[in-house]
Amino acid sequence: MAVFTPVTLDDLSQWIKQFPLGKALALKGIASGIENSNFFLTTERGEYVLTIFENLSFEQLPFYVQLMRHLAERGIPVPAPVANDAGELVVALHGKPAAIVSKLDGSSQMDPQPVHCAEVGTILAKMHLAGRDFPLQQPNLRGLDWWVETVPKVLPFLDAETAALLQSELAFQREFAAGPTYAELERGPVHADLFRNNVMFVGERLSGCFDFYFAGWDTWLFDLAVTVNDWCIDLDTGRLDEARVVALTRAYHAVRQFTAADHAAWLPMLRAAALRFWLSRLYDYHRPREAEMLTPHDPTHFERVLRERIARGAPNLTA
Ligand SMILES: Nc1ncnc2c1ncn2[C@@H]1O[C@H](COP(=O)(O)OP(=O)(O)O)[C@@H](O)[C@H]1O
Ligand SMILES: N[C@@H](CCOP(=O)(O)O)C(=O)O
Repeated sequence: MAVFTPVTLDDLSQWIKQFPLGKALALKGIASGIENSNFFLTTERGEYVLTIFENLSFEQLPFYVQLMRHLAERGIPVPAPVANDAGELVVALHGKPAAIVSKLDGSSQMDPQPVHCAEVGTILAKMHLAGRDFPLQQPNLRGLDWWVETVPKVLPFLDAETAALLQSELAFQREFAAGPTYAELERGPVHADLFRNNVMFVGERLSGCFDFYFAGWDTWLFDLAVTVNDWCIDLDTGRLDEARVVALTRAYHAVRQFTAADHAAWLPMLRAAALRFWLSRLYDYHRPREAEMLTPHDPTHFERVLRERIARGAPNLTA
């Protein structure tokens, strides 16, 4: 992540006392990511990640941190939030909400092979099932309502042909979301941003997934589509790689079987997932926020992905 809110070790010397972590020994801003301010934090008790939330409010945050705790308690390898002496998981730092979570082992696999995709498919399905009894509800804040609100804000920056594509895809998604197939899809708390850079591997074994701050209540299939659109494509063309799609979706299906509605909605959801990230990248690109170390993501990548899905479709869910 970029650093929007700078923090020094000095700033932490008093603040850290409310956590059972001893003294803060080292703090290092993390350059990757685009949403929050993140730091690797070394304390007398070990290695952690400190996040200052730039957009999410104190009211919205319990959903994310409680979801991480819920999943961790059910054996899903996700960062565990650390509570302060009052039992709070989110506390103010420089006037903004902040949390400390455990640091995961491993590193990102940015050149995934079918074996890695299978690991991701398995963990995603397990996460969906483990979320079934999660008691809190919060919508996906980057879902259809946000698309409807945001498309007009980016249209002035686009040429006529690109603007027409954005508008027609939004119209297609609104119609699909109002129909019977979409209504039948199973739903629950989903990660909604399980990209390569949000999963850790030690060798070929998945050691954890993180960055739950786009999570929300949505269809499980949308979450799968977001994941496939990143893990199973050629990054230059946006084209799906069948071997990786099959590995990921088969592994998912082995844990949570696809329904008839899933099969029918697969291509529309791949398109929805492409639209979601095209739009957020357009918005971030044309309306950037002030930040140190911020590298905006390229919106044209997901425009290509969307054009690919429309033109070429996708392999069936379980080939
Ligand atoms: N719990 C964690 N354990 C290990 N590394 C982490 C953890 N959380 C974040 N990171 C590191 O910080 C980077 C940025 O975090 P991320 O959550 O993607 O930022 P953002 O909130 O901006 O999306 C990640 O790419 C990863 O290297
Ligand atoms: N994955 C999204 C945006 C969020 O970035 P992250 O670094 O927080 O995962 C994208 O690629 O646009």
